[in-house]
Amino acid sequence: MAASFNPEEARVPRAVQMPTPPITKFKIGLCQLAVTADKERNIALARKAIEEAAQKGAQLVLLPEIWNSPYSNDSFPVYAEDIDAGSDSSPSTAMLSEVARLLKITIVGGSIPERCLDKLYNTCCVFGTDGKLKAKHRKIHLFDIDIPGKISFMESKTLTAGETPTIVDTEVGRIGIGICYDIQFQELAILYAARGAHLICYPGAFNMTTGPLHWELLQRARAADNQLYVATCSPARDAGAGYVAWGHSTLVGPFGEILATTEHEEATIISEIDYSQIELRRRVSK
Ligand SMILES: NC(=O)CC(=O)C(=O)O
Repeated sequence: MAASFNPEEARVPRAVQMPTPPITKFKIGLCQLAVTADKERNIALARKAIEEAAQKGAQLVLLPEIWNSPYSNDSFPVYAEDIDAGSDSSPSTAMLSEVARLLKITIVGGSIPERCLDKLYNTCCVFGTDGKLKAKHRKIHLFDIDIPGKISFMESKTLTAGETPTIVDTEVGRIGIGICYDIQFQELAILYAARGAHLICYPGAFNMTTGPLHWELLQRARAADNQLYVATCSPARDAGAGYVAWGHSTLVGPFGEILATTEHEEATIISEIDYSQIELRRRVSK
């Protein structure tokens, strides 16, 4: 006999205890940057984009995955910085820290290749309004893909996987961090929601094969499943690069709705986050 299914018994309450955010409404800036082989130029460009976003009212700025270096296994060891060894060893994060402090904004600093002892990681740093490093997330799920005739890329050739989820209390709420392929793993987003995240930020560089299929789908799924905000930020597309990024940085609301997005060129999106929408969505769908 088939087991009977009682949806009431199976129902798991989705609304979890969420801390009261320090701010309800604010603007986020997503800086879709044109990344080149010139690291100094990449840093200068990122700084300019952050400053412009702040000028337009952004209190939180998100950068792309691997914004200071080309996205390639040859480049990761060359562009990698020792983040823990201080500002002289990490010009990219020194810039982020300084600009966060001067502009009094929170920065989720995309990701850069990080060198730590004999290992390399794909790492996102979060800076508070005082310029202090609040959190460091090392990409947990490395991106190894081989679709014959389409795309082959093996991050695990050079990078080591991070081991821990990262959730951080900031001046603009509780934020969970994932990097690109981390978005494919719903359990990470569920964990962040269970720990009271208001927003999950995913710096990411999807590609011309998976981008059109999965980029928007996954962001909307993570947001709608967990009834929270999801923000993504990609490098701008460079058709001549070894790895061609999809672009389309996006902000998704807790109903799975796209609040702001862009095409593939260099651009900064400014959009409003309103955390009262989370409570509203959770109330109506309980
Ligand atoms: N680049 C990534 O980490 C992920 C990606 O492009 C994909 O999942 O597709």
